[in-house]
Amino acid sequence: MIEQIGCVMESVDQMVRHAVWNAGADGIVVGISGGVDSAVAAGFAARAVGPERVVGIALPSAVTPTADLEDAEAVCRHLGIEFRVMSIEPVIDAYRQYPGLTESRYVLGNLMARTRMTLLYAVANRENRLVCGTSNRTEYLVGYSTKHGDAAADIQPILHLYKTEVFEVAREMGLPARVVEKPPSAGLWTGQTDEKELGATYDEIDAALRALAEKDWVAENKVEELVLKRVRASAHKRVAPPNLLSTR
Ligand SMILES: Nc1ncnc2c1ncn2[C@@H]1O[C@H](COP(=O)(O)OP(=O)(O)OC[C@H]2O[C@@H]([n+]3cccc(C(=O)O)c3)[C@H](O)[C@@H]2O)[C@@H](O)[C@H]1O
Ligand SMILES: Nc1ncnc2c1ncn2[C@@H]1O[C@H](COP(=O)(O)OP(=O)(O)OP(=O)(O)O)[C@@H](O)[C@H]1O
Ligand SMILES: [Mg+2]
Repeated sequence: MIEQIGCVMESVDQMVRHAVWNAGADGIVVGISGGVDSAVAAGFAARAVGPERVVGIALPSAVTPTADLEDAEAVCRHLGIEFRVMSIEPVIDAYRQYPGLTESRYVLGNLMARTRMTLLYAVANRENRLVCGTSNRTEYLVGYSTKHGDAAADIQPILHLYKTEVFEVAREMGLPARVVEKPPSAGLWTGQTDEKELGATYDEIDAALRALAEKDWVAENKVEELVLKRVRASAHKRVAPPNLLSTR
């Protein structure tokens, strides 16, 4: 796996460097949650353009555990990138002024993801940076992300990696043990975990995605059925919005 990962890193480096150079950007900004995806994505970004050109921003909400904030700082320290904190609470508070808008944790959670996106883009605008995405292949395929929220970015250094591979790369990078070992969570409400919400473990989901890709997306067991349902339902997140221009 080491050689294989080394090989992937080479091409990720080139892709990231090319994107930054092509955009005439001075650097990269990435939301650092204290989770493994943002840690690995930031690691690739730092490796590609140098840690001094990358800034990691923690964007805590009222439900963000203190431990996650500490882990976010530890990730930035480990990678040698600048660490900043920008609370999203003042913005979320403003949304609370709209009657009923923030009552559902589902709606509120997606608002949080989109609020983080707008702040990262504001920093990118101000400092001539590109926004680094943190989506992996698994969440991209099953649509486990907020459309125009955490899914929105200028570069996607880990989009080719299944979640189980992200963990392997995280260990290769020597990222803090707490970051690699914690259960993946979108952190949009207290107690949320990816595997609970998705209804299967990442080991099961990745095995199902690999199997489905090999047999032309025909499901043969319960997990494959569940995964295929999510892949189908989220197709709109992976294509341009329905329009007449692309059909003419
Ligand atoms: N067929 C279709 N064609 C075109 N557009 C369609 C559509 N169906 C829905 N839409 C649009 O998409 C919207 C629904 O998509 P979206 O707003 O994304 O919402 P949705 O996919 O329903 O929810 C997002 C999911 O991702 C999870 N998440 C979010 C953020 C971060 C993470 C993480 O892992 O960190 C996970 C979150 O917990 C939740 O399960 C609809 O309101 C509608 O506007
Ligand atoms: N509190 C936060 N501060 C900064 N960025 C955040 C925060 N919460 C979410 N994000 C951004 O949204 C992205 C999507 O969250 P997601 O949970 O999928 O990734 P992760 O937290 O890096 O890893 P994991 O999936 O293992 O929890 C994060 O990678 C990060 O860029
Ligand atoms: Mg997370």
